[in-house]
Amino acid sequence: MSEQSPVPSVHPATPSMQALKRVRTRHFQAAKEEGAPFTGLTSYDMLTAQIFDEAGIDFLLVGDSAGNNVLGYDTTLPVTVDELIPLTRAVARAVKRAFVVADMPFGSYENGPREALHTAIRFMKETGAHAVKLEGGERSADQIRRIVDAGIPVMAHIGFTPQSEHGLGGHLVQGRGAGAEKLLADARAVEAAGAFAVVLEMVPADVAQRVTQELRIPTIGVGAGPHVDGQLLVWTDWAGLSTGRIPRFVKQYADLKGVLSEAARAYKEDVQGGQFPTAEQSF
Ligand SMILES: Nc1nc(=O)c2c([nH]1)NC[C@@H]1CN(c3ccc(C(=O)N[C@@H](CCC(=O)O)C(=O)O)cc3)CN21
Ligand SMILES: CC(C)C(=O)C(=O)O
Ligand SMILES: [Mg+2]
Repeated sequence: MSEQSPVPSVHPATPSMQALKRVRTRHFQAAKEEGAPFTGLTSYDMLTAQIFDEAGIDFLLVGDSAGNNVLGYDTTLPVTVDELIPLTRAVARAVKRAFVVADMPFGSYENGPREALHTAIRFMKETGAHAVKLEGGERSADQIRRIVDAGIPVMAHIGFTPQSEHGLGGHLVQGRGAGAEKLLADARAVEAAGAFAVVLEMVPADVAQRVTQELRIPTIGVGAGPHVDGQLLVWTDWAGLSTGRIPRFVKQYADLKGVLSEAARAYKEDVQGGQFPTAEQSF
């Protein structure tokens, strides 16, 4: 970690988020204003959280994508608050610098602002996360406002929202053609409701650019092209560990599936062939 300025000012300038001891909501805003893109990954456990934090990833989302990537469901729909809380706690405990966001699962906020605040308070009280995230633009604005009023930062999520995959008719790009106006209305609604940032998932690059220019708060792209303020990817997609269909917007930075499967085969061969354990691994 780089040295902090010896003379802290009242409104610390953030020439680079990298120099920060701890990332906070105002630093996302500052990064947007400076045109310095920030980076996020999902994380569901202590080991990856520690690795990503030390590598300087700015924020970690404990996504309900844990449903697919940890719990073995086909969608995020069955995921519960009780399932996400221990994972979120593990991630929050592991980080020193990264900002940790708890994803509110399907069925934990749609009933209204009261239910949404109840869920958000559970995550903040029981996990050590720094913010919550929920899906939906105009339809979730009242929920966002209530949570923000309680002093809890909210990351919004519009465009393709996986919890409404069936309502949207599949994993489809959102905001194409006439849909661009709806996307902009959703973006304006979450900003007005007090969200500190908004995730744009599977949105055409030109539409994401327009949203990014119009909004004061930072935009975070997941399959939204380069003209956004920050990027986010599901870590198992990014590291080549996911077993399902990998979306076209993902760039795979490692082949962990290959590495682990080769290691497993080598281990089995060694055991069968008497090459493990040897005297060196014995007492
Ligand atoms: N960020 C993210 N959101 C998801 O919903 C998601 C992931 N990642 N990764 C794991 C799975 C796999 N999912 C997906 C999502 C989209 C496509 C996909 O290929 N979509 C088309 C878009 C078609 C269109 O509307 O034009 C594509 O070409 O990317 C595949 C798998 C859903 N899951
Ligand atoms: C894909 C991101 C935005 C998400 O909501 C998740 O991983 O659950
Ligand atoms: Mg999610």
